[in-house]
Amino acid sequence: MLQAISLSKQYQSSYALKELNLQVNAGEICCLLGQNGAGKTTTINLFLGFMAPTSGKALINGQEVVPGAAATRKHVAYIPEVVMLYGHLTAIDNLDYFSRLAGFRYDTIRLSELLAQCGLHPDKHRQPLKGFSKGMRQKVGIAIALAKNAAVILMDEPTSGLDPRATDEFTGLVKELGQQGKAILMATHDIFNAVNIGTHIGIMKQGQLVHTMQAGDINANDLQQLYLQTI
Ligand SMILES: Nc1ncnc2c1ncn2[C@@H]1O[C@H](COP(=O)(O)OP(=O)(O)OP(=O)(O)O)[C@@H](O)[C@H]1O
Repeated sequence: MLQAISLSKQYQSSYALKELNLQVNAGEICCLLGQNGAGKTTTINLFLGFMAPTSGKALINGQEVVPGAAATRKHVAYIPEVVMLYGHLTAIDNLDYFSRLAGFRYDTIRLSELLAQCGLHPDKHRQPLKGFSKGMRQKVGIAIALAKNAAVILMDEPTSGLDPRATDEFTGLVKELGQQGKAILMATHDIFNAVNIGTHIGIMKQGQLVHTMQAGDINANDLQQLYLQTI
């Protein structure tokens, strides 16, 4: 579970994030929408412990996130816009390397199973990543999140630049992760995807969360109208 309590981040006189109160429970997928500079990445970075808040708290499974401390990081998997992997290593070797970094060791059969579960064709498992498309890299990124067995998954614009088919495959995987009980927070600019994938949706503006709703309560057209009226 992921919780922000009056979470704020201030730079000089301006707030990147102001008094954020948010909770994402196990099995929930919360999609954060908002213009460039609205505070989405700041929110994610605070949960990752990449920076310290000016005030308030970011909690993961009830534990406060402290930058540099490993206590909460082990419960978190992060899928950025571009998953950073080693291009000269194969998909299996990348997965093995990052799983070991997180303290997990799997045999080759299990690593291959995890990649297949994330939709990566077996022909690709032993190929170096430098020849992979963005969608294929995202699949390896999700496999790493699965291997780490993290309770919380943070994603920052993970579908930007993916074609519709790759986006659809990615969406299916993320929904499955939600059904498995992960708590997922995703920053996105894709309104249609937010309605499709999210259980909850938030709209941010100038560092504040100004609307929250259950995804089932709104369709993509109405959400787009609300978004345009808000920003
Ligand atoms: N190191 C920094 N120093 C000063 N201001 C910063 C710094 N980092 C971020 N900001 C400001 O904080 C605000 C929120 O930025 P953030 O990256 O969280 O927005 P975002 O919603 O993720 O935007 P995008 O959709 O473009 O990724 C912006 O106004 C940004 O300029």
